[in-house]
Amino acid sequence: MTAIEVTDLALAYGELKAVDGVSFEVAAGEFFGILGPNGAGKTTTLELIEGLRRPDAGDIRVLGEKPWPRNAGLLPRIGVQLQASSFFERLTAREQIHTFAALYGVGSGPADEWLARVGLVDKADTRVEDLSGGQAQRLSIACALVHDPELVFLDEPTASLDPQARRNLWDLLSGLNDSGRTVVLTTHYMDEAQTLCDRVGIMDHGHLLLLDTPAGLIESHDAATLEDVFLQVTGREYRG
Ligand SMILES: Nc1ncnc2c1ncn2[C@@H]1O[C@H](COP(=O)(O)OP(=O)(O)OP(=O)(O)O)[C@@H](O)[C@H]1O
Repeated sequence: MTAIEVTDLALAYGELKAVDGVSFEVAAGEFFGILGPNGAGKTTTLELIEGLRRPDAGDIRVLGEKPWPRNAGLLPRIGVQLQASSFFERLTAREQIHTFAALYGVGSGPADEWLARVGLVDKADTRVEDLSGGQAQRLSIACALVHDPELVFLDEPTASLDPQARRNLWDLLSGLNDSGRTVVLTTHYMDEAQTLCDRVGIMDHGHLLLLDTPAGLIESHDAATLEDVFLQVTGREYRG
């Protein structure tokens, strides 16, 4: 079964073609990574698939449905990690995730469980604005998963995490995928993509340049690591 089908997707911000003719499919149960330098169009692509933006052109199917216009039937089936800045203000970590759980009609049991799974029991009574960057990030991931969605979107989930939290999160994310969920993430960490992803797409300047398994990309580019492939195809100059 296909979880995501994207065909000739395009979105421009004024003159800037952020996403320009992107097509790919993600199979149900797949762990899929989108890689690319700053400004490549990764976040915009995710937001289009999540139904947060309207494409200029192209077709998107998520779990067989169109995400735009806003599709209320899809929302309980997908989990979207929001930026920590979109937390409800002045709530504690526990109140935050309980609020998310309530919005999805989920009980407080799963909310407390998720707080524990991302290692935030000690911070349950801390207000969200007093969490560290990494703690806030882990809370945002727990909030995205509290309703047990079958398809999960994570935008740079391990950015600003320490090595301990990163490795713990890798275990958690592979666990999610082992239990059958489809996971789509963006990352700047090539070791993360190589470890977690079944397939990765490399984007730059709004285009999808390559799409294959990490091992397939390394082999076809005669490279030692995924990072070598990435630098071969996207170059070394600063972006965005
Ligand atoms: N709301 C917006 N209005 C105008 N331009 C935008 C907007 N959002 C993104 N852009 C531009 O569109 C391009 C693609 O941005 P996008 O955030 O999708 O890239 P990205 O690959 O996620 O980058 P990063 O790795 O830095 O997060 C960039 O040039 C960015 O400056």
